[in-house]
Amino acid sequence: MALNPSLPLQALAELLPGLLSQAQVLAGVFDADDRLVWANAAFCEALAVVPGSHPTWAEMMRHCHATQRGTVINTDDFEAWLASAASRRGKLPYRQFETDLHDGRWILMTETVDERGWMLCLGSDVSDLARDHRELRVARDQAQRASLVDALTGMGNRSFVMTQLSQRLAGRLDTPLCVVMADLDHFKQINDSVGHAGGDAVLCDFARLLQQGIRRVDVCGRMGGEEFMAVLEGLSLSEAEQVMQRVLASVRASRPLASHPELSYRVSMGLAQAAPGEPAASLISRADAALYQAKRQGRDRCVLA
Ligand SMILES: Nc1nc2c(ncn2[C@@H]2O[C@H](COP(=O)(O)OP(=O)(O)OP(=O)(O)O)[C@@H](O)[C@H]2O)c(=O)[nH]1
Repeated sequence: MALNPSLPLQALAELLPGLLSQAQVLAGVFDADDRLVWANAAFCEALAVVPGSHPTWAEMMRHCHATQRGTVINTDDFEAWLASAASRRGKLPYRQFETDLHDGRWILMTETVDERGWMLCLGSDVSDLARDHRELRVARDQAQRASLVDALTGMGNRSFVMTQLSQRLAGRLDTPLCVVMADLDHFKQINDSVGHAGGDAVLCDFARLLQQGIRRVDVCGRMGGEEFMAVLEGLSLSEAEQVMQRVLASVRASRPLASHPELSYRVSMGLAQAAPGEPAASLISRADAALYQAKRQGRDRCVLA
């Protein structure tokens, strides 16, 4: 049969689902809300997904953990594992890692994410390949992951969020990009009144609310102490401000400690939009200056640079 070098895109689009359905390779597509919109039989079988169903990635992982099928999840605190993994999932345009399944297979999984947050997952069975160095490779993947995670909150750490910011500043064309610096108010007093462990729980509460308040394509992380940073791409300054006002409202409503049901806390924020060609350091320093203004103006607010 002669090769048709100029197969029209539409013909290719008609061919691909059939080919992918039969493929031994695991293939699945997640939308920007991390819901599985399409998967082939190999993917459904390996990850214990009912064919034709559309669970979110979190629901898939919950199912794997509860039924001990599909992906092996080694943790004694599943909810913390899920929150931590979700906060870093889909933030890189491409990544690959090896993962094991309850049936004993090893899968080399790749994730390709487009600028809207849609993700293509392709996985190959590598059970019989390069067994010798698998432990080493898995340990390397774990160490790489740990170096980007804040141990207390499970969200990304300074290094993670700074790398994300630099990559996004370098890669963007005309898309607006905003940086938020957030700092808990009078946090020393919270530590003094409920103890260090109580203070830790408040930090985790804010990490969760910040994470919940932003979209999957955005990133946030803990810079250290009681300071956090978020990077919002594709939103104007006023849209980013609205997002943060909602986060501040959720903070005001939160009562993070069951042992101190009356305890609430507040957060101050500084928000800056990147000027064309502006380096990360200058952008952060403008957001920091706005945060300082927020503190001076009475805290519990978001000030625009
Ligand atoms: N529980 C807990 N406390 C921390 C952690 N890291 C830093 N802190 C405490 O956070 C407090 C920060 O205090 P300050 O920098 O004085 O700021 P603040 O009391 O929040 O006051 P403003 O920022 O001006 O509103 C210090 O008491 C630190 O010990 C942590 O991981 N856990």
